[in-house]
Amino acid sequence: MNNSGAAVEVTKDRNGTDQVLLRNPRGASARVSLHGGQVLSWRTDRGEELLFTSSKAIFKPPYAVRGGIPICFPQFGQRGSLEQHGFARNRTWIIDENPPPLHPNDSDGKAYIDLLLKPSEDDLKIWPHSTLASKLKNCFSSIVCNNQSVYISGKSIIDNVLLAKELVRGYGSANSYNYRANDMLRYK
Ligand SMILES: O=P(O)(O)OC[C@H]1O[C@@H](O)[C@H](O)[C@@H](O)[C@@H]1O
Repeated sequence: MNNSGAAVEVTKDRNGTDQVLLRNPRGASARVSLHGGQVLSWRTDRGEELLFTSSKAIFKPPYAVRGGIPICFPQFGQRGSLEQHGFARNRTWIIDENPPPLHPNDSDGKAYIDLLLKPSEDDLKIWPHSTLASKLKNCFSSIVCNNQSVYISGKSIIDNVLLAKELVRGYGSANSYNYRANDMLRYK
C-alpha cells in the first residue's frame, strides 16, 4: 500500500466511519470513505479540490453520500429492481490487507489502497452473483494487465467487451449462468 514516500493513513470521519487518506510524495492527495468505497476528495499538489460534494450530502449510513465518485453497482439509477444506483455505495467496504502489487511500471511514488465489498446474506438474496465474481477474479489478471492498459496478445479490447456483454445477457437465463462463467475461465 505504500511506495517511495507515498503515505496511506486510515482515520475516522466525524461520524466515526473509517476513511483512507492517500498522499503522494508531491503532496497530491485523495480521501476514500469505507462507506460506499467512495472517493470523496481528490486534491492536487497545490491543494485544489477536484471533486464536487453537495453541501447537503449526508455522510452517515444508511444514506449514500451525494458527491465524489460513487460506485453505482449493480445498477445505475432506477434501471433495475434495486435501490437507486444499487447497494454498493451504501455498504461498508473493507480494506484488502493482502492486495496484489501494482505493476512494476506503474508503482513509483504511488499511494494506493484496495477495497473489497463482501456481500451480506441479504445482499446475496437480491444479487446472487458472488460465485461468478470469485470465478472471474481468478482470470482477470490474465486478461487485463495490472495497470489495466494492456491486454493479452492476440486479444483485442473488443473481445472483452463482447464477452462482458454475453455474460450480462446470460444473467437473464438461469441455465446459462455457469456456462458463461466457464467461458470466461477458458481465457486463463
Ligand atoms: O440522489 P442520489 O440517489 O444520490 O442520486 C444522485 C443523482 O443521480 C442521477 O443519476 C440522477 O439523475 C439524479 O436525479 C440524482 O440526484
